[in-house]
Amino acid sequence: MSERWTTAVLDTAQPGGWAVARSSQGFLCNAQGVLFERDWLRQQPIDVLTEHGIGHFDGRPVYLLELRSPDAPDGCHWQGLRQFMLEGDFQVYRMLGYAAQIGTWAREHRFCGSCGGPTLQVPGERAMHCARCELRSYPRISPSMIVLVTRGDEVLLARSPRFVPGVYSTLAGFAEPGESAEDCLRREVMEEVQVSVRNIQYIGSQCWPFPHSMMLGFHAEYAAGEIVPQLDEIEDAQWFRIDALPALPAGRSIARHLIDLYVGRRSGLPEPVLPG
Ligand SMILES: NC(=O)C1=CN([C@@H]2O[C@H](COP(=O)(O)OP(=O)(O)OC[C@H]3O[C@@H](n4cnc5c(N)ncnc54)[C@H](O)[C@@H]3O)[C@@H](O)[C@H]2O)C=CC1
Ligand SMILES: [Mg+2]
Ligand SMILES: [Zn+2]
Repeated sequence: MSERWTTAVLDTAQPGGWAVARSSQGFLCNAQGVLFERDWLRQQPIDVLTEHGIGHFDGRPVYLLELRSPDAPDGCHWQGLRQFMLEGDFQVYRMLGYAAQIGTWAREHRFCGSCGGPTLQVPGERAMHCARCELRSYPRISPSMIVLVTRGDEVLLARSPRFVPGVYSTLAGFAEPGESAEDCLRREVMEEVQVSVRNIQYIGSQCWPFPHSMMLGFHAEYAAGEIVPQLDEIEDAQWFRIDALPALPAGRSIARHLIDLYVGRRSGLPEPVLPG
């Protein structure tokens, strides 16, 4: 099956194609959706900070217009990336997730981090270049570890104060310089709940464009320790039996996949497939 969405570095000097527009309020939408005729959109009263050619949707070029202000043309409104993750066409979400990461990176790399000079797009490559000191800056990706800790028919789930009320999820955290994914996993589990784990098994990965995480997903078995939730970070953490689970994260998240996969395996149900 051919992919509906593929990334590419396109020349913004070329006319035509589709455009998606992003502001601090999310992506511009109208009744037809999120893809606009680019030549039309560029004539609207919108304030473009930067433009990048990002790929092809159904074979047609797509450009990102990263806007300075969230003034929307008549008949248009804004929709946040999370809403696209939660519902609707997954290929559209993939495209917008990529657009969001490129937009965030382009916005944050208009000036060189080394010498402070202005940067320009490198033709044919996803990079910003400083003519003054030759530094190249590439899109930022933050490796993050996520793990379902299990103990027979029980799973360890926790709540951050930032979660929707009632929802419990797997433990997660950003990798630090100098650690492997497994080191990070052991450190995060120890920091967040003071439990040690064994038999770490890699399950799969997922791009998580909020704003630029690459989630590395694992299962791990409980080894030792009583749950002690980390102050401020973890509001509550508990062992839940797989037949008495709380409200869980969104269906398309790797957190949910790790839980559904374990429950499926323990219960002899068909194994779910990680959306990706
Ligand atoms: N797709 C999924 O199913 C899930 C994704 N996530 C994502 O995993 C990532 C990590 O999870 P958290 O528990 O929030 O991380 P965490 O446990 O490391 O704590 C977050 C803290 O890390 C620091 N931080 C922020 N950005 C960082 C970076 N790029 N590198 C190093 N430290 C940074 C900040 O102090 C922040 O308050 C987040 O992006 C989160 O959205 C988390 C759970 C589920
Ligand atoms: Mg965490
Ligand atoms: Zn420079």
